[in-house]
This record gives sequence, structure tokens and C-alpha cells, in this order.
Amino acid sequence: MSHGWGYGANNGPEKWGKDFPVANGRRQSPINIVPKEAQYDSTLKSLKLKYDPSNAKGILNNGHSFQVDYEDDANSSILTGGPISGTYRLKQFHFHWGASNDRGSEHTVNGIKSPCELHLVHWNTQYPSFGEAASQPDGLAVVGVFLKISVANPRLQKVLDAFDSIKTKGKQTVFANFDPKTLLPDSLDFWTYAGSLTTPPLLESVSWIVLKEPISVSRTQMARFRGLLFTGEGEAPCCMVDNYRPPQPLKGRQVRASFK
Ligand SMILES: CCCCNCC(=O)NCCc1ccc(S(N)(=O)=O)cc1
Ligand SMILES: [Zn+2]
Repeated sequence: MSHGWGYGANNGPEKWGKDFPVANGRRQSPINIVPKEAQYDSTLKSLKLKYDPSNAKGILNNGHSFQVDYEDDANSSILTGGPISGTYRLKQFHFHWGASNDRGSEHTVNGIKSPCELHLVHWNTQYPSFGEAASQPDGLAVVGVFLKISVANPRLQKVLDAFDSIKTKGKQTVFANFDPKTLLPDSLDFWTYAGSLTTPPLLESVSWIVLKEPISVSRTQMARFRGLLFTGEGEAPCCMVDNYRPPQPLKGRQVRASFK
């Protein structure tokens, strides 16, 4: 795909398999979560997230989404517990969203899409770097959080206020002193399954941890996500919307629940 992957008709999820054959693999993400078919696993530990706000570095429009990058050369912002063993370091968080509020999330629950989904990306400190970890079956752990339309979420404000500085692909700006823990819901109840990156290179290295409880976002706040552009400065503008991969075949995988 010389024109690079994306979410359009010519380079979107249905075309990714050409350049990334693992797209048709046995542990692809996202998936549709069917709560009634998830097995409660009492041996799952509670999730422990310890983040240092001063590790926040910058916010970047990468042409597919925007991401907030964290300093990851020490165990200061880490994920432990849940389905994982050992310590995983926060690398970045980003979102996926739709052109309208009826779609946008990657995971679905009983086939229902949410308007937006937050991903907090962590890598296993057993490996020397994110890049190394990303090629290992237990290399990454991503916490997924659904956003649902409700009252405005004040915790999103700082992220939204940076959008004017990163409107086009490749733009980035300093983003300091932000605790992603403030983006999490009250309950850390989760579903978990073995999956992959949901964008190319679609590496099958992710322990997915999808929280049951959503956080809120208002219609007005969602509209601001849609003001970002997939395109670079000076190119014909294309709104950054519908940057989600649809659910992939479960292929016999089990989804476990941390709650009854
Ligand atoms: C510019 C060099 C970057 C090297 N990065 C190489 C690489 O593997 N990047 C993958 C980054 C990624 C993609 C998808 C998710 S998701 N949506 O599954 O949470 C999380 C993280
Ligand atoms: Zn993602």
C-alpha cells in the first residue's frame, strides 16, 4: 500500500491485510464483547495504575489519531495487577472516535458501539523498549475505556485545549503535568482477552483490559475531536473521524471478566 494505511475507502481496515497479513491472524483486535459469554475469573488481580503526571511529554497529531506521550525510561508511570504479571510502563494514550455519536469505538459490547474509546498503552519492562515489547506475545497491555455521551467531562478539557496546536498531521506541542488516572471511571472492573494492536502493524502482542464503566463526554466535546485533521498543513483538509477498526473474529478466544 504505497499510499500508506488509513481509514479511507482505499486504505482502510478492509485493505490492511495486503501490507499486514497478520490482519487475518488468530488474535486480532478489537472484538465484540458479549458479557454473558465472558467467564468470571476470581484469580484476576485488581488493576493497579500508578502514574506520575510529570512524565507527560507532548501531544501529537500522528495522522491517524492524536496521542499524549509519556517519559518511559523509569518505572514511574506503571500498570500492574489485572491479568498481567510484572510491570508495564505507560508509553502513550490516544483515542478512536466516529463522525457521529452512533459509532467510533473499536470494541463493542453486545454489538453496541460507543462514540469514542480511550487507549492507554503500556509495555512490559521485561523487554528493553516499547519497540521490542511490541513484537512479543506478552509485550503490551492496553487499557480501553469507553466514552459515552453525557455531561461534559472536565477531565478532558486540557486535552481538548491542545487541539488548536495539533490540528494537522505531524503537528505536536508540549503537554506537561497530566495524570491520565483522572480519565478513568470510578470502577476498574474489566474484561480481558489476548489481542493485537488495532492499527498497523497489527502486532499480536496486546493483553487487552477493557473497563466496563464508561467515562462521560459531551456532544460539544466530541465535536471538537472531529475538528482535527488526518491531513497535513497545506493539503486538502480531511476531518479526523471514523478512525476505528471494526470488531474482528474471536477465533476461539476466551474473554474473562474481573467481576461477577
Ligand atoms: C514512528 C515510530 C513509531 C514506532 N511504533 C511502532 C509501533 O508498533 N507502533 C504501534 C503503536 C500503536 C498502535 C496501535 C495501538 S492500539 N490502538 O491497539 O492501542 C497502540 C500503539
Ligand atoms: Zn488505539
